[in-house]
Amino acid sequence: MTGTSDFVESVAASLALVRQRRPRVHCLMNTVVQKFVADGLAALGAIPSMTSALEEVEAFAQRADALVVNLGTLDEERRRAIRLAAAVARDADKPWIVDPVHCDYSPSRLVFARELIAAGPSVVRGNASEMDIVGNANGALRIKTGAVDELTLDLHTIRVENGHPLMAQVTGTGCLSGALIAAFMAVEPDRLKAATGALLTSGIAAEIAGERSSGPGTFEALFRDALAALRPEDIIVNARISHAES
Ligand SMILES: Nc1ncnc2c1ncn2[C@@H]1O[C@H](COP(=O)(O)OP(=O)(O)O)[C@@H](O)[C@H]1O
Ligand SMILES: Cc1ncsc1CCOP(=O)(O)O
Ligand SMILES: [Mg+2]
Repeated sequence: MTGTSDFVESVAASLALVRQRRPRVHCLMNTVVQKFVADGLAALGAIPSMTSALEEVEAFAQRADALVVNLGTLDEERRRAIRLAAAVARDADKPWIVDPVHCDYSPSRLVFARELIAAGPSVVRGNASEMDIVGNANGALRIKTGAVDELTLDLHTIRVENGHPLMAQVTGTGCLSGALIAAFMAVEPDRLKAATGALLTSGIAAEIAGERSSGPGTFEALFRDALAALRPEDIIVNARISHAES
């Protein structure tokens, strides 16, 4: 990796690429946050699709530029849809991300998360409890989000400090971060750079929204506005990241 400021500049350029190329992101998303995630992707400039219908999911995954697999509100039919879409992404070498939502609550969900990770996703993203239990990332970029996001790939660890505490009071900010990472991976082949770009975009937009809002309700709307308005130069000026090599 080159110096941090060169890295941030190139990450900021990936935001411009998302806006220009408008990647299609197929989301196998829990039923609680589907609208929040679709709206967040649209605000960024990406094009979301959301179906989990067994007869359609392969065609949608085939036509998408990236896939996000989120394990919330999991049932047998959703598992089958996820297996079908993940196989398409893997066979077509498309970027895909696994978000092992609440795998720390349910042994069977944990087994399924590990099955998917064994299939070789580009990224695994979860909160601290999920990432601490899920185990080996099988070569995927490991992302543990929280007050500080920690991204680990091979010997590199990047910490993204941007964000706002109100994010933890809006259901779906973690789910949306996975979808934004997928959108950035669709335009930036270096997944560490892509994921850093997505988390900086979301964290800086949240800081702007947090300053203007009076609580979680107004924050949610202002966060979407800030995502839509964020410019690459806002990333360059406001990024707070560090890099360590072990
Ligand atoms: N206290 C906090 N301060 C700043 N950002 C936060 C805080 N808590 C969570 N975030 C951000 O909110 C998003 C969701 O993170 P997290 O709460 O870890 O995921 P989940 O919603 O899956 O539990 C991430 O983008 C993370 O950076
Ligand atoms: C993302 C999210 N956050 C709070 S509930 C929810 C949906 C998760 O579904 P499940 O309760 O099946 O884990
Ligand atoms: Mg949370």
